[in-house]
Amino acid sequence: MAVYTEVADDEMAAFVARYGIGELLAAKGIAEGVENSNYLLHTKQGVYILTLYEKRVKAEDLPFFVALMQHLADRGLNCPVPVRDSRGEALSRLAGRPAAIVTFLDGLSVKRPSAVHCAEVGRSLALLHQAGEGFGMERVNALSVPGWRPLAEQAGADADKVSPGLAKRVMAEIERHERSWPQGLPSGVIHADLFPNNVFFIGDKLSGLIDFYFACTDAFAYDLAICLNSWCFEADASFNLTKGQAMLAGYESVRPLIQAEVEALPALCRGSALRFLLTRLVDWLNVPPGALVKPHDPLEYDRKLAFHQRVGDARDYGLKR
Ligand SMILES: Nc1ncnc2c1ncn2[C@@H]1O[C@H](COP(=O)(O)OP(=O)(O)OP(=O)(O)O)[C@@H](O)[C@H]1O
Ligand SMILES: N[C@@H](CCO)C(=O)O
Repeated sequence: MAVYTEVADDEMAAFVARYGIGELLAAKGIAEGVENSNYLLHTKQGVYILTLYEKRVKAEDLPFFVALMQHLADRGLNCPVPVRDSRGEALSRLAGRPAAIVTFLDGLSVKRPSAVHCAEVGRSLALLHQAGEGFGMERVNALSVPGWRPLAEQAGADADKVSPGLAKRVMAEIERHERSWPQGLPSGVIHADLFPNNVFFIGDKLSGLIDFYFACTDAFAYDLAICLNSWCFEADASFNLTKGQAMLAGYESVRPLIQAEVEALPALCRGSALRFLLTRLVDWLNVPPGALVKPHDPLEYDRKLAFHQRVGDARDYGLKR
């Protein structure tokens, strides 16, 4: 359960009272998630989410995330909207952490996505990329190529305790991407973590997107690569071509890829598998004592990486050209 920071009841009630959302009736820690502490708030007026931002979120990035959610919501994307307190501020502090309250979205995330879900995600990802146009702020992707070597160094030789030879494998991948990472692709606001747990559905229809705390300015096709990794593999690490086709077709129904993006897709998929392997590896080796959190398996992404290493071109992901 991802609650790193506990909040005393009276402190929580006093905090919520500042937002004009009605008296607090109940606050429950949310089991899902690994990054931040999340509470479900029931007030006399409705249901909200309170997030306390933990280690990986830098306080100076919070104005970007808050303004982005507002920008996307204003353009019709169904994402959480930050709630402002009586002074008009969306960002505050609680129990020693930066904190914000956002609106609650209806819907359920899917554990085993189908091709229909993948098509919906592809389409919504392209809509997100379009809705981000005109957003006035920028944020460098701290978890792109320059961020990978420091993560590998943080894991160090302990990586081999997770899987023999992993430290060397990871370093070879990093060196490859440092030499030849695709440049100059169409860029803008990307979500950068649109995994199944961050997408809600009502029936087969996508109903909302959450968790914008890795959002940044980067190549749109990199965001698509992250989704191909997180939605289109089966539990045995085989890539499901039908799901890949559905996701790519869904994306291109809104925003067709240019040739440079098609050519870059294998490298972007390979790099994004490495990015999640690295962050998971560091988290796996550094679970905070007493934290109620189950870290994600880094080796899931080692297996996905092995698939990308064998890929020829974007047709291997289901692109029909
Ligand atoms: N706006 C929202 N509406 C409804 N539920 C939400 C909302 N925000 C968060 N949740 C719930 O809280 C859970 C954790 O949220 P979130 O994914 O943002 O946490 P996190 O720690 O950043 O997780 P992650 O591991 O995906 O980075 C979600 O899976 C969802 O159940
Ligand atoms: N989506 C990430 C966790 C959030 O950073 C993962 O599954 O590794």
